[in-house]
Amino acid sequence: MKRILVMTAVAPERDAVQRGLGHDSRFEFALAGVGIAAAAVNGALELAKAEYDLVIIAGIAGGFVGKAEIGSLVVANEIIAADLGVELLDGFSSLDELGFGSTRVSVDAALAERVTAALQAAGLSAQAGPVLTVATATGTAATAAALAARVPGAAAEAMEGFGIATAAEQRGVPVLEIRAISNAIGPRDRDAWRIGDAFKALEAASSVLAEVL
Ligand SMILES: O=C(O)c1cccc(C(=O)CC[C@H]2O[C@@H](n3cnc4c(=O)[nH]cnc43)[C@H](O)[C@@H]2O)c1
Repeated sequence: MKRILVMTAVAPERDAVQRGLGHDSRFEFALAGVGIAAAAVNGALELAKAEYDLVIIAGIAGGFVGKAEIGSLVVANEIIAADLGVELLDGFSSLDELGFGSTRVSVDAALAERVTAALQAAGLSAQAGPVLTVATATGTAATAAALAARVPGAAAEAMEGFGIATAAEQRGVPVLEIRAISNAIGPRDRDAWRIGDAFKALEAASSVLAEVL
């Protein structure tokens, strides 16, 4: 039997996933905390406790306008630390470009496509696409545009994926990141966040996951 670790930043995200999965002993849960540093540390600690076959990073996220609408789902086909680098007078250089390491963790493309197809077949609004990990949630149109230009096709941003995925990669454990969109990425408008809708989408997606994995 497979052993699957599900990591969410906070408890309400975990609860939404648990409601969707129901009682399925293949899945174990751990909190990552909010942000890339907490996520990396907690991911490494959890992965050291047992041999897992898969890590699922799940939670809410911002969606790039025109790419991922509020209430929809994004399955990462790549996990990218989009602000890990240096700011230049005329742009940005990533750690990769500087020769200091990697800002990308690959996911199993076939798995991401299979999960996306299953979500769509269940009638959910879902797509595969790059999911960015940022240290600072975007709050301006200028930053949203800069990130979209830096990572063509970027669908969503959140704050934990790359941390957990790096820990998983170092242990040779595959990752899946599934995000439910709670808000549009851009000028900060807290009143426009639809966290309840995103939790409902996350729960619905999780009920499909139990069948497809
Ligand atoms: O500003 C607030 O009032 C506020 C209230 C609740 C949550 C937040 C967050 O910033 C949550 C961050 C949390 O959720 C993920 N997330 C959701 N949307 C975004 C986004 O647009 N950009 C980055 N991260 C986002 C993230 O993974 C964190 O775990 C604020």
